[in-house]
Amino acid sequence: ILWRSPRAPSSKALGALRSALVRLLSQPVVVVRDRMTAHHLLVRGSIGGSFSDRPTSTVASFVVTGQRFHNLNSAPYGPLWRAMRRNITSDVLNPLRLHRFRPARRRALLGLVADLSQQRKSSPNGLVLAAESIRSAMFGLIVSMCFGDGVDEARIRAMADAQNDLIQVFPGMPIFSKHAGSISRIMYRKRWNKLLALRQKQEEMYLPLIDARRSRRHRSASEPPAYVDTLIGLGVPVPGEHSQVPSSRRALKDGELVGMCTEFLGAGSEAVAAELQWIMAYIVKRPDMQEAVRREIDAVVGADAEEVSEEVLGKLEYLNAVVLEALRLHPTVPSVFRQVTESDHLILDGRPIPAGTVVVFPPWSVARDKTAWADPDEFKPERFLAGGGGQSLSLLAAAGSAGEIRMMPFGAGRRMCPGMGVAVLHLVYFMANLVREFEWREADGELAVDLKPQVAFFTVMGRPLRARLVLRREDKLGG
Ligand code: HEM
Repeated sequence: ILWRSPRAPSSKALGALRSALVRLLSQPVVVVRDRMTAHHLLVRGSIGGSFSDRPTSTVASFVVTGQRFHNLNSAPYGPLWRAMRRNITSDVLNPLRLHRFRPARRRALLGLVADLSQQRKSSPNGLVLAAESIRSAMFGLIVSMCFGDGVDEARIRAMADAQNDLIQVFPGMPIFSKHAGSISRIMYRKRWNKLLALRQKQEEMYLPLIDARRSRRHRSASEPPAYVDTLIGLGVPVPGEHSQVPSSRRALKDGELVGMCTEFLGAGSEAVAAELQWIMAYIVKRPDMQEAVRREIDAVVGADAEEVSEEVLGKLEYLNAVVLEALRLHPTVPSVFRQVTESDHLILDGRPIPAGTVVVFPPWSVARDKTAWADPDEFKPERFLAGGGGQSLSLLAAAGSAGEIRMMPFGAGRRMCPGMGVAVLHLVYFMANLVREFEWREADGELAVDLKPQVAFFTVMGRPLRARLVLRREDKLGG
């Protein structure tokens, strides 16, 4: 489907001027719903290139700095992106090193269970607003991974609020893109000032934390490195004077560090928190499934064990299948984007697609393809068990490494989400322990679980998750 994205002006007085601006900003867009084409483009690339560029970013850090400071998401495919990507995947998100953050995960779990228990006790029928508790637990955990342990509660809350404010203003960001920079800043002065204020607030919160890490002399051997430590030590390539071939390396500037930490906190917490809510929503809606998950846990975890430890998570086949099925049916990132470059020479359905065209791949449409799944609209974890159709399908294989794409909640190809491993670990670990600690029952009427999605920056539950909880293990984690 090829069209130009229209955005109607919202005020009569500025209508004409806005329309001109919108025309200037609008780019041709192609939506690819066919999974074979998606595989071809995302994994194998286009005829002429790697097809790994994204459209010009509208993330705050990039926009506010006049497009000087990139993060991973905004960086064009090339040496800078490669250096940033290698840094994050070789250390802090390296699946073989994730065990170093085990104490942080455990602390986050204890905090979450205590919070839910407290809410349960203070409500007459055990009702909790799980959505908010899950979000703040996931945010606190990712802060530890980013800045190390010891960031105080009040600051974490302030950082979470600022992150939330940024997500709220995000939809209005495209008007400040490269082509319309200064004129849109005048026309939308209030919005621009709000953005500047938010960015300044973030700098005020993050820079002291970054400086504190920078000035530390020693790190004890048992302490995991924080993401920001790896960024402080990172040398990124400086493009050569006459070509893009790097001639030397430089350290990241403070503003770049702030932008990259913001990206890590946002990407690492919101999408995971939203997905965990979808998973727990099905746990509430389907008591049979909840019981099956619990039986499986009880079979491998002793009654006296304090928690479902990370060592046993791999044995919980049904529980893992529930997580995969939630990722398939409710991918929390609504769209994967690429932009055609001059060198891509992209041809679709026999037609050449001009450079600059934005290509959108909606993960939900690939995952509901009847040629990939039986009953694609049904929530059926069994499909991921032996003999169930998606049998022994790893997420990587499902996203194209096996020669086709069957689901792509984490995207696909070179720009695929580098946080997939840690995200799945967080989902499985928290879900297992929440099911073991509490019985999750549905609330009544307006407070019941509603599986209708709300598509915004992330695809979240339209009605935030609430449930009635019954404590299963008095005096244990949530006692
Ligand atoms: C359930 C949780 C998550 C989902 C559904 C998700 C989904 C995605 C998707 C769809 C993309 C775009 C991929 C593409 O263009 O092909 C992406 C990119 C990215 N994600 Fe995630 N993500 C999750 C968790 C995380 C976590 C935990 C982190 C880090 C701590 C993270 C960091 C990133 C980064 C840095 C990128 C940009 C990568 C690049 O451009 O090279 N994500 N994610």
